Amino acid sequence: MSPSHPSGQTEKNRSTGLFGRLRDKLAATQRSFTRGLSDLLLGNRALDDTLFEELETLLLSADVGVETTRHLVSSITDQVSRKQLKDAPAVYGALRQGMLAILEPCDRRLTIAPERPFVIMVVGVNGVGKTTTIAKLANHLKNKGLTVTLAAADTFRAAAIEQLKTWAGRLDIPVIAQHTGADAAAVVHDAMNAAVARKADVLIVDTAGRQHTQEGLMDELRKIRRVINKTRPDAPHEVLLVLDAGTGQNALSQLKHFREAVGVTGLALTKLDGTAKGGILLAMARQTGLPIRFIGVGEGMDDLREFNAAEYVDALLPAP
Ligand SMILES: Nc1nc2c(ncn2[C@@H]2O[C@H](COP(=O)(O)OP(=O)(O)OP(=O)(O)O)[C@@H](O)[C@H]2O)c(=O)[nH]1
Repeated sequence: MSPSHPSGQTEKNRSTGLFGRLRDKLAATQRSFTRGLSDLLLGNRALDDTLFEELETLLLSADVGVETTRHLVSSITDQVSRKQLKDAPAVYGALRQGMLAILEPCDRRLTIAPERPFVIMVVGVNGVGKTTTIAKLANHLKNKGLTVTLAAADTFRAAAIEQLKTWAGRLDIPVIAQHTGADAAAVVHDAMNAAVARKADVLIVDTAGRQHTQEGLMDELRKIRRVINKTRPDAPHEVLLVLDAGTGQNALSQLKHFREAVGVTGLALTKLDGTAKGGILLAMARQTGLPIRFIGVGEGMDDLREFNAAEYVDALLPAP
């Protein structure tokens, strides 16, 4: 293969640079999906029904989902019957293009617009990695030279406020909090005023991931959104939904609920390092079209990456 790659990366970068590192992080998906694809498409296999059945099985096992898998495979088999693809490496190329076409529309970075404070409301069910993602995001923004304030509006779960305070302490970032059980909307009201008074660049609002009932949770989130909006009519500027990639297709049903209640504008997919379901991003992208802002690939502060479609596809696919 020539040293230059369709995505503009050199072969060296693919194995040792950004691609290499993301590949390492996606170890579980690599072990099953990527290795399986390598056996299937990088040898001298004939383009027969068995190959396409195995391709379908591999895509499904990586949680690409039934509809998206069908879309990808039927586009490839159509090209094969039109004699546009003659061998397995050509199918590899078509698969890469098909994946890129799905993911690229969702490759839209979170840009911090000039409005101050830029308000990011973070939502998601308990345990998905919401608090950790907020800490990583705050660190990411701080490293860009922005001043960040946090609002501890998950007043339902006892440890949530302490957890956020601990992160804020480590990052040397102010956090606006009250006690467990306090009115979340009141915390957000205080935080909005504090962020304005401090001239903070960004306010990140942590919210509850659980209430006594699902409807109770959605009501609270709607109320928080209204309080933010009352102080700044253009805010929140981003409603970021955090989803655990390991929950696979279930993440899609979570998205539906949050989207209906508070109008999600961006996604963060966490725990991609610990799951073989790295294909869920394709199902997400095709079914929702929402921007995938970040991916979480570990517990460290630097393990939140801005999503890049080409980088992700090349980390999923075996190196040709
Ligand atoms: N391996 C891995 N672990 C992660 C990632 N993101 C978060 N975690 C871990 O997931 C666990 C839950 O994270 P939290 O941030 O506490 O989750 P939460 O959504 O705030 O959940 P609650 O605190 O229960 O509301 C923690 O042990 C995190 O370290 C990730 O990208 N990869």
